[in-house]
Amino acid sequence: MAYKYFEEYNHKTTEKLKDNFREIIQGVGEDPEREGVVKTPERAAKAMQFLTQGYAMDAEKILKKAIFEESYDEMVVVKDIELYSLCEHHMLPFFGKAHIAYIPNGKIIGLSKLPRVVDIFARRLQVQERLTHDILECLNKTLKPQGVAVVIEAVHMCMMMRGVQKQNSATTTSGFRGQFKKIETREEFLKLISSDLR
Ligand SMILES: Nc1nc2c(ncn2[C@@H]2O[C@H](COP(=O)(O)OP(=O)(O)OP(=O)(O)O)[C@@H](O)[C@H]2O)c(=O)[nH]1
Ligand SMILES: [Zn+2]
Repeated sequence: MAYKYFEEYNHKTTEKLKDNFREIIQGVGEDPEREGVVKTPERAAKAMQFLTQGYAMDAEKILKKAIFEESYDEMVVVKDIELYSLCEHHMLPFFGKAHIAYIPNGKIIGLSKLPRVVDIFARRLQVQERLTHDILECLNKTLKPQGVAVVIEAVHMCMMMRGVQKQNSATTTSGFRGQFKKIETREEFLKLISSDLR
């Protein structure tokens, strides 16, 4: 989602996070009064609110704004939806792509709502498995399709910059409901997301 501006900073939250980030800056051995970092607590407080804005959003409510009756009942696939999240263990980024498919059951969803639902659940402290599950269940519950599938491929900074320091290990998670439990439907979806056709 390309937000030009994010104006939803809560003044009280900003002030509280500012104090905490100032402590962190001091805690790592930096001088919080140094010119280059004097405004950093406020910047970081705002960045953190931006990156966790999903907590204040209701995915079902947003999806329900764009559900339309339609008799199309073939697979709909939106692939390569970029996502950025924060791992709940280290609060370091993990990022990659989500691929979503569903088979309508009398109703279709506005296409932009699929990336929106990804962002709503990604902009929280997450693990990749729960992020996959949250997106899947939200679509299943709200749209009640014949089937829904979510695949997420991501790399985790906590495994790259620190810890095991592995630079080339990507993680794939997936979830399938309804028709996607059938092997041939699932295979069609996996084939579609691995093609280079755009
Ligand atoms: N399953 C899962 N694990 C994750 C995710 N993000 C981070 N982790 C892992 O969470 C685990 C936390 O393990 P701990 O042993 O408590 O933390 P740690 O000592 O910092 O672990 P290391 O990263 O191995 O140094 C690590 O194995 C991380 O790789 C995620 O999205 N899903
Ligand atoms: Zn982590």
